[in-house]
Amino acid sequence: MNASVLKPALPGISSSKRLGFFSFSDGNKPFHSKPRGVCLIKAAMEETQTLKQDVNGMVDKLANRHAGKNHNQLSTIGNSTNIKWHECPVEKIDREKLLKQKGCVIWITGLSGSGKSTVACALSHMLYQRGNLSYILDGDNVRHGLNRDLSFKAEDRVENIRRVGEVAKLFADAGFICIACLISPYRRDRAECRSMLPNRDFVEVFMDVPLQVCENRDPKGLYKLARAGKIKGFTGIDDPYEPPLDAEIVLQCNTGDCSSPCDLAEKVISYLEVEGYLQA
Ligand SMILES: Nc1ncnc2c1ncn2[C@@H]1O[C@H](COP(=O)(O)OS(=O)(=O)O)[C@@H](OP(=O)(O)O)[C@H]1O
Ligand SMILES: Nc1ncnc2c1ncn2[C@@H]1O[C@H](COP(=O)(O)OP(=O)(O)O)[C@@H](O)[C@H]1O
Repeated sequence: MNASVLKPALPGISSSKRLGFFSFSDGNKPFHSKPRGVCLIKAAMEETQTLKQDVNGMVDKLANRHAGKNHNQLSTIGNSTNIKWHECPVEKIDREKLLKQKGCVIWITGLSGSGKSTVACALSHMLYQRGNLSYILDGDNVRHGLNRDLSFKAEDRVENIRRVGEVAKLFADAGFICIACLISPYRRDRAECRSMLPNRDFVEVFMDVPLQVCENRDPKGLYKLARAGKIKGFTGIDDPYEPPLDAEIVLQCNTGDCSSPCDLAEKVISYLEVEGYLQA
C-alpha cells in the first residue's frame, strides 16, 4: 500500500483514535488534486508506519484473546447452519472513544399517542446539540422498510420487536445512543431485547400516559377508527398493552396537562449523564 494514498479524515486526533476513519484510494487517483510537498509525503509515510504499528497491536490483541480457543468452531443459530463469528480488532470501546460517549439503547414504550416519537425527537435533538450521536428507530418508520412484511397480530408484533431489538443492539455496538420507540406491548419481548445487551446498556423508558389522554390526542385518527371497529386489534382498545414493572425511567402524564417534550427528554438526559453514557 502506498503511503500517499492514506487519507486521515479526522486531522488532529491521534492515529490510533483515527484508525476507523482511514480510507484508501484505488492508487490511480490521488486524494489531493494539487501537488503536495515532500514534507507532507514524508509525514504521511511516518503516519503509515505508526498506523501499521497500531494495526499490529490490534491484531495481537485479537490473537491473545483467541489464544487456546478453537478457531474453526461452527455454530447453528436458528436456521443458520455452519456459521462462524468473525472478530474485528476495532471494538466497541474504540468506537466509543472516538465518539466520546457510550453506546446504549433507550427503549421508549407506551400506547399509541403517548408521545414516544415526540420525546425521541426531542431527546435526539438535545443530544445532537450537546455533540452526542444518536439514532432513532421508530416503529412506524421501521415498518415502512425492514418490517414492512409484518402486521399487528401478536406473532408479528413479537417479530417486529425482536428485529428492532437486534438492530438497536448493532447501533449500540457501533457506539450510538440508539433510541427505539415502539409500542412494544409485551413485557416478555422487551425483556428479550434487554437481554441482548450488556447490563445497564438497555434503558427502558415508559410513557405512562392514560388511554384516555392518548385517545383524546388521537393525532392520526386511529383510535376513532378502532372504536368504530374499522381497525381490529388496536393496542389499548381490543389488543393488550403490558406496562413495564421495572422501567429505569417513567415519564408520567396523568392528566391532559403534561410536561413539555423537552422537559421529559431532559429527564432521560439526566439519567444518561448520571450513568456516564455521555462520555467515553
Ligand atoms: N392495530 C394497531 N395497533 C397499534 N398501532 C397500530 C395498529 N395499526 C397501526 N398502528 C400504527 O402503528 C404504530 C405502532 O407500530 P409499532 O411497530 O410501534 O407497534 S408494535 O410495537 O409492533 O406493537 C402506531 O404508531 P404510534 O402511534 O407512533 O405508536 C400506529 O400508528
Ligand atoms: N409532552 C406532551 N405534551 C402534550 N402533547 C404531546 C406531548 N408529547 C406528544 N404530544 C402530542 O401527542 C400526540 C402523539 O404524540 P406522538 O409522539 O406521535 O406519540 P406516539 O409516538 O406515542 O404515537 C402528538 O400530537 C404530539 O404532538
